Amino acid sequence: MRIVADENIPLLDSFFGDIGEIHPVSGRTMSAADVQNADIVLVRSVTRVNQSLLEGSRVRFVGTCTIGTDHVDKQWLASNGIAFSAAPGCNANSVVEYVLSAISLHAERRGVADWSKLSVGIIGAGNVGGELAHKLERLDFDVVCCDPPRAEQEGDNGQDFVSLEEAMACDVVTLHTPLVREGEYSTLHMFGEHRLSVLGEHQLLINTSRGEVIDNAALLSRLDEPNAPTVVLDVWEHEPRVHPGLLDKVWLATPHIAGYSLEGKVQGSEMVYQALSRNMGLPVRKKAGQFLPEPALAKLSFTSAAEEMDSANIAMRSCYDPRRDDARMRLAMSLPAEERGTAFDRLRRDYPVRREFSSVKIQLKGTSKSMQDTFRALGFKLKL
Ligand SMILES: NC(=O)c1ccc[n+]([C@@H]2O[C@H](COP(=O)([O-])OP(=O)(O)OC[C@H]3O[C@@H](n4cnc5c(N)ncnc54)[C@H](O)[C@@H]3O)[C@@H](O)[C@H]2O)c1
Ligand SMILES: O=C(O)[C@H](O)[C@H](O)COP(=O)(O)O
Repeated sequence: MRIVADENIPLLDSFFGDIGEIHPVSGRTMSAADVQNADIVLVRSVTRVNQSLLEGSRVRFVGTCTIGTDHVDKQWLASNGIAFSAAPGCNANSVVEYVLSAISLHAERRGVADWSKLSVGIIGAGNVGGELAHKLERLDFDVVCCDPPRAEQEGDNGQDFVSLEEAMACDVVTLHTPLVREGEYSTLHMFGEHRLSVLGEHQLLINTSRGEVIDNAALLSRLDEPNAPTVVLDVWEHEPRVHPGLLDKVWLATPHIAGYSLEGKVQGSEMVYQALSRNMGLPVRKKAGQFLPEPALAKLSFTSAAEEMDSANIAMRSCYDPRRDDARMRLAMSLPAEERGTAFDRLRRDYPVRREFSSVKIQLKGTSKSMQDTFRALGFKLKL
């Protein structure tokens, strides 16, 4: 069995080594010649998987170790009898932690003492948006979700969804839709000139979905106007190229790493390993947990003198501080224009190990019940 795989898929040998002979290649440049004699192709989001890549090959299974599938022509795969699997939800919690960290930094920067006073509008309430809503509600935020496909499917039996306009009136507007290029629920340039003009100075717009959900040229113009919103971008139209000038105008800029916790990446490999094993009638023996190393930061301790929000901020930022990714991104993007695309990919390839909040035990001595609830809601493990 010949497996051609993006070299950036973590634990390729550990998960797939028993199934076939692995040929790692660059995901960004994976070509028809690379996969010509492959039986299995494993990718992440940077490889376009379509007729031009696969026609004439003997590939029978394609797996993407990612949540997003907009890089895959699923219809063509299905009509050519090629099995396909993605990794839904694999890095959802990582994205949620990115968004929570960004909101906490924004609150601090704006002098909002209690971050839960900020209302949050979630656009797209699937694995990421749904988990974000759940955590924010536990943290006492006012949260609304806009998800027309779910609203239509679930009708009166589902949760309460709001209109896009209502979600866009919140203090924080955060995008969690897939990139859908056509149809009733298309999200391509969902945030164009008109919708961007509605967002005001006091608002925070976060995009961790796909770059193309926001018209980047329209965003650049909007950010040149007075009363522009504050913007956090993890994803960019035309990655790995970043719109010149846009980087300077957004508050936090990161190189598509919101889902890059170690747990998220390893779970992506695990889910595709499980799907491939089932597809081939093989037993599923390996688990992501067995490959996760001890975290560098295992424990934090707070006493009764600790303030609730300060402690939560310290804990969150000890695990993950998006400002570090922002600083690395700005440094890399200060290279000459022709080197920036490679630099963007290098930041992602060499991404430092980032562990999720659940990898840290929080010891609380003599602290309030409300403080314990906050840490639990954020996903930390408590040691009382
Ligand atoms: N930046 C990152 O590192 C990163 C990581 C993971 C996922 N993502 C992106 O985030 C997207 C969402 O992830 P997910 O796991 O929540 O996916 P999901 O499929 O579980 O949920 C997406 C939700 O969006 C809704 N939706 C679709 N069209 C919509 C529209 N026009 N308006 C509002 N809602 C709409 C769907 O009904 C669904 O409930 C992925 O498709 C991927 O592109 C990015
Ligand atoms: O869709 C996803 O899962 C994420 O966008 C994922 O983190 C993308 O990472 P990549 O495949 O580009 O390494």
